[in-house]
Amino acid sequence: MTVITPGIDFLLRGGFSYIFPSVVFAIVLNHVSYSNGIPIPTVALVLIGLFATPAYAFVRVYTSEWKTRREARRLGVRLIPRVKGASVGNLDVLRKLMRNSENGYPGDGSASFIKEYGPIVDLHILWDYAVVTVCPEHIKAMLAKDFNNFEKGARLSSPSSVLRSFTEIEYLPQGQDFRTNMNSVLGTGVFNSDGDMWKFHRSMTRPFFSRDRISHFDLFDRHAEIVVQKMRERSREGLAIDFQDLMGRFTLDSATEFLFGSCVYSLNGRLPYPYDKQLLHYSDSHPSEEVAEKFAHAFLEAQRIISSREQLGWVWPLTEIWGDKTKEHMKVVDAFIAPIVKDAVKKKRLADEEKGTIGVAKQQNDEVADDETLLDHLVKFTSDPVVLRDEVLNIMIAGRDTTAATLTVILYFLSTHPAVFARLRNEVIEKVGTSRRPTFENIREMKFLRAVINETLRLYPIVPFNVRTSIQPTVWTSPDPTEKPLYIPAKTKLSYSVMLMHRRKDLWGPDAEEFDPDRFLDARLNKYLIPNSFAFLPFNAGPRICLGQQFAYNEMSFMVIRLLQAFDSFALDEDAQPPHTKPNPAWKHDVGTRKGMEKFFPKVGLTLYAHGGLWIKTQEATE
Ligand code: HEM
Repeated sequence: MTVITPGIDFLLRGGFSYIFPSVVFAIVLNHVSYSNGIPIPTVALVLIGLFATPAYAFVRVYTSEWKTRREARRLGVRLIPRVKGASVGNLDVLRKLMRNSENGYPGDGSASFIKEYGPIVDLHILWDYAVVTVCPEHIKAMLAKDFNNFEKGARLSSPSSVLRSFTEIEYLPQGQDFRTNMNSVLGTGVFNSDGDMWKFHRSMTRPFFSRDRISHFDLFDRHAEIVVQKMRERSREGLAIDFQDLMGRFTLDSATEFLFGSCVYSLNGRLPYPYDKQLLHYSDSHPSEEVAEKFAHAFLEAQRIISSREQLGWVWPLTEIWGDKTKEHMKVVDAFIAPIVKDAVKKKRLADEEKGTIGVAKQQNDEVADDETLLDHLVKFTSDPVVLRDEVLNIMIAGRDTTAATLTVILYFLSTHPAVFARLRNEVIEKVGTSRRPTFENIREMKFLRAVINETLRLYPIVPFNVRTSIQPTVWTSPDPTEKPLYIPAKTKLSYSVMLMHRRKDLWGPDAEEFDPDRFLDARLNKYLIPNSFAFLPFNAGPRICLGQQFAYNEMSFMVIRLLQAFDSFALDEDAQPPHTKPNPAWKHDVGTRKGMEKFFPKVGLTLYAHGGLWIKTQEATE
């Protein structure tokens, strides 16, 4: 059993990375001085040792910068425009970004530099590249055209090349990357791997998502019915409901059922009340579902912790000096999943025995029966319990919050745009009626519904910021065709924001900040999106495009249809919102921007969410 916590590991490695070059330098100097008969005083040796590491780092940064400039000159290209901050190492830029991520409107930090320097900018924090781009052509290069030259995992969150040089060369706190932040929860799966490991996971999982399945509609229907019932109950009490919390439960129950066939029934727990009423959580759920309830709670907590690790960046281990905060929660998660995985493996073995295929090498089997869960599908490829557990958890993380948050923002827009609500409700009633269960064909035919979902994903793509790291040096086209192309050095961290790109007026028109689903239906579609499809990327693109895209459209469409059949109005209840989670009143001064219009506080953890929830009041339909 290991007793090294993430924090102690970080300190040991960090300390070692600082001390190692100093000690080596001091020993060599001491040896040389003695062999030449010129002894160096101990104080001088200590001082030299102390400054050896920063001096070494400085030389490394300086030479690497010099090489980069020389290479760019040789290729006849230029460096990415670099922010000139007011303080050393651009610490003021870092402070601005951190302040904004704590309390600001998402993206404002980078947006201010993009406005000043152009759609690709190097924030250059602590002498290290910190590139942000909002150019479709650059995002296309990373995700599709030059896919093999960019990876996800080597996400160096250390903002400093001083530290980075040691992380790579002295193989020290190498772990402060995306994978490490996630590892204690996700292990290794499709969402959290690169290279051959990613290919293995992707090819094993993809067939499961390759077609629409009736069984998924059965389960959406069961859970959607409980959602509607809970909303009716709350409406009859005359109180608001936190729609975000409700959708988190809806997607958790649906996901656990279709992933491993064992629903956690989080919708059966008691729902939170507005902030000035008593807040109750999960307390009076089905006693028979106790293990499942604990799982749901532990899983949400573990997710919350890895999301705060992402927010804290490379220093997160310092908040876990005394222990890995996810450990206890993951014990509960594993206690729930392990027997389910064991059962699935056993079921498969018995079936193989019956068919006489036991011991026959596992083969790629792309056939997926209609009622198969993801786990049933995966055991055809492997019986390794760790691979199986990691993969289902990866899909759960990738698929649950994203869909719940998008549904939340859809409802926000429907609550604040009555004309859109009325038109969408007409479409629902016309195509499906007031009570019938929607079919795949209905959903395919409902063009306005698809436009509402896409417009929501345009303004609030649930993964608003993402990152890749270059493997080899490369050259990107300049956003300004009159200027030279741009040089991208190897191992450069490249952030991209689809959210900021989705709001660019030159790509979407002068009304880019307005919520207007018609832009996906009228002449603007041909003018803006069709000629430039990489300008809209809520699900990413290329070989790593979201595996659950179709599933998500189906699940969200189904839920929205059921809601619009049951209710004929939604309204935000601003009084129910915890006061500290209301949008900052100063935002209103940004007239004509999304930020200035917003009546909820969007925040970004692993994915985007409504700070403090989305509290709405509903009115039951009378038809
Ligand atoms: C509105 C809903 C959703 C949105 C906006 C969304 C968005 C995304 C995005 C942007 C990525 C790329 C992440 C990256 O490479 O850095 C992604 C990947 C992924 N998504 Fe989704 N997603 C949604 C729903 C789902 C659902 C419902 C599932 C499964 C049930 C799912 C499964 C996955 C998986 C497995 C990946 C990893 C693919 C890979 O790396 O090869 N997603 N999603």
